[in-house]
Amino acid sequence: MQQPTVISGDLVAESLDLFRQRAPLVHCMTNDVVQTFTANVLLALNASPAMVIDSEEAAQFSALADALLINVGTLTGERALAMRAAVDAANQAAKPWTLDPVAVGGLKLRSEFCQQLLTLHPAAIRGNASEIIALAQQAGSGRGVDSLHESGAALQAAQQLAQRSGAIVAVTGETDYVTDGDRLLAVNGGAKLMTRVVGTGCALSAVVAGFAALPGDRLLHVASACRVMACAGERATRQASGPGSFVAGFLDELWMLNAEALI
Ligand SMILES: Nc1ncnc2c1ncn2[C@@H]1O[C@H](COP(=O)(O)OP(=O)(O)OP(=O)(O)O)[C@@H](O)[C@H]1O
Ligand SMILES: Cc1ncsc1CCO
Ligand SMILES: [Mg+2]
Repeated sequence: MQQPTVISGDLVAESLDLFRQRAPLVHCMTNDVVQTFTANVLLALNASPAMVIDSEEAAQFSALADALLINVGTLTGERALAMRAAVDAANQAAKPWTLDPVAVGGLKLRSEFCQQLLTLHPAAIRGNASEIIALAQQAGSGRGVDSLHESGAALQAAQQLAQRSGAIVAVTGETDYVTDGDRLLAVNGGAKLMTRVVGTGCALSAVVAGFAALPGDRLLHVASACRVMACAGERATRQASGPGSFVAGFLDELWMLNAEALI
C-alpha cells in the first residue's frame, strides 16, 4: 500500500460544497444511544436524516433514500433481519450503504452479522482501530465500544478489509486513515474531547454514508467526511469548557464550517 497522503483542504471544501448542495437523504439504522446526535449532525451539514427501522418499511425506504447507514451498536436479532432487508433493497436500487461495526469482535451476534454484511458490497466501512482489526481478522478483540488500539496499528487490517469487501475503509483515531485497498489518505485534526462524548464516531459514519453517495472519487469523499468532522471538533474544542459545551459548539462549527477553515 502507498504511504499516506494528507488530504488537501481544497478537495475537502469542494466535497463539502457538493454535499450541502445535494443535501442527501440518509437512512440511518443506528443504535439507541446516538439517534438524536446523529440526526443533528446530519442536519447541521444540510443533509436529511431519517431513522426508519421496521423491516418492511426499512426495505422500502432504503431504495428511496440516497444512502443507508447500518450501525450495529444496539443490535438485536430482529433488527438484524430488518437491516439485512434494507441492505438487500439498497443494493437492488444501486444505493450505497455504509457499515459501522460497533464493538465487533467479542460478541457473537454482531460479529457473525458483520461478517455476513461484508459479502453484500458495502460502499464504505467506518470504525475505530479495534473494530477494523477485529472485522478484518474475523477474531475477537476489544472490550466494548471504545478502541484499545491506535489507528496506525490498523492500517494493514483496513487494507485487507477494503480489498476483501470492495468498500472504502475509514479507521478513526488521533489520525484517521482512509483506504480503498490501494490508495491511502490520512486525515489529521480532531480533538480528545470527541472521545469524551458518545457518538462522534457513529455520527461520522452517518456523514460518511452521505458523502459516499456523492458522484466522483468515493475515497476522496469519505476522507472529506472525516476531515469535516475532525475540523469541527478541533474548532469546537477551543471554545469548550468540557463535554457538555463541546457538543453544542461542535454542531455550531459543523453548521459554520467553510473553505477558509478547511484550507
Ligand atoms: N485521540 C484523538 N485525538 C483527536 N481526535 C480523535 C481522537 N480519537 C478519535 N478522534 C476523532 O473522534 C471521532 C470519532 O472517532 P473514534 O475513533 O473515537 O470513533 P468511535 O470509537 O467509533 O466513537 P463512538 O463509538 O463513540 O461513536 C473521529 O472524528 C476521530 O478523528
Ligand atoms: C455506548 C454504546 N453502547 C452501545 S452503542 C454505543 C454508542 C457508541 O458506539
Ligand atoms: Mg464506534
